[in-house]
Amino acid sequence: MAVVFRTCKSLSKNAIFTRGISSSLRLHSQKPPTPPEPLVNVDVDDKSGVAVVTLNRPPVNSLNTPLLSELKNIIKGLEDNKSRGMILTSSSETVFSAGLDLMEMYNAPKDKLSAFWTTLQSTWLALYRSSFPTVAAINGHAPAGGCLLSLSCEYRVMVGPKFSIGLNETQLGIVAPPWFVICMRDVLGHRQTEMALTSGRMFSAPEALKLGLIDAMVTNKAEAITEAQKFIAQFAKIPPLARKLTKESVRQEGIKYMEDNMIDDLQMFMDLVTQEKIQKGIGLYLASLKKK
Ligand SMILES: CC/C=C\C/C=C\C/C=C\CC/C=C/CC(=O)SCCNC(=O)CCNC(=O)[C@H](O)C(C)(C)COP(=O)(O)OP(=O)(O)OC[C@H]1O[C@@H](n2cnc3c(N)ncnc32)[C@H](O)[C@@H]1OP(=O)(O)O
Repeated sequence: MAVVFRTCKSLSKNAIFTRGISSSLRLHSQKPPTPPEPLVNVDVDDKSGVAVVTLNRPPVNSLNTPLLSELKNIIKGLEDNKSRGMILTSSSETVFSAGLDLMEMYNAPKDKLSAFWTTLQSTWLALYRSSFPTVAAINGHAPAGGCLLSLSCEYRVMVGPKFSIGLNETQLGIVAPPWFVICMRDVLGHRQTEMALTSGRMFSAPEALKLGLIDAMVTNKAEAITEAQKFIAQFAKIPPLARKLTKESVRQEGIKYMEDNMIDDLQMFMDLVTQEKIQKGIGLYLASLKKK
């Protein structure tokens, strides 16, 4: 595996000022600080051209603006490099992604809230309409936004049986936006989507497999990656342009919805999430998570 590009910026300072006993400022040279870990890692297999993209924001890969931005840049980089496929997974052993970072939506200034949502919209669109085959190797829990990322891929392999997946927004008192609904309907059909979304139900991996929310269940991450590679290998002989145009055609409802409604969708989000009642609910939910 070769690392093609990293999205972290290395720190350039290699010296710090410290205050001594006499309070004078002195310069001490020291080793360059270790650059921060990237929020998303990408490794491309030289032979197959398939990228493993790993969410890396401990403890639960909650999706904040910087992580979403990095993910979007990586997807764009893969597009530019005519990638043969992408496997999305997590560096955590128990959580694929806890969904949207609730801290981004709690008591946030309007400009930050708006930047967060527009970054989510554009990252989702980049993933959903990507020209290359995409597989989610779901190696942990995948609630809400974690489920959305999985549904936006073409194939889902999940480690089971103990992890769960679903769009649980209604349980939090929030509403899954129409493009979340389209993603689930693409996979489950109208009836099952209505049942799952109105109840905000989370499904265990075996339940998800039975329902068709995931395509395969395996027992560990390595197996998930192998299954994902097998899925992508099927397309080796399919002309990429025909594949890309077909995918766009099949997914045109979601693509068109986002292209035509970005501003209205942002407005709906802002109107809903800034309501006092919703803010109170998010606050209580966050407190309950921290109390666990
Ligand atoms: C018609 C209407 C039209 C349009 C509507 C328009 C707009 C709609 C408006 C809004 C829609 C917004 C959509 C939101 C989708 C989302 O993704 S919301 C996020 C939902 N996520 C969850 O419910 C998951 C919550 N987390 C968990 O269940 C567990 O953490 C999990 C099972 C993932 C892992 O469990 P465990 O390993 O035990 O970890 P902890 O629970 O102990 O968590 C560790 C720390 O992480 C913090 N944390 C967890 N999840 C989040 C999160 N999503 N955001 C921020 N922080 C999170 C947790 O508090 C712990 O923090 P601590 O270490 O204690 O400080």
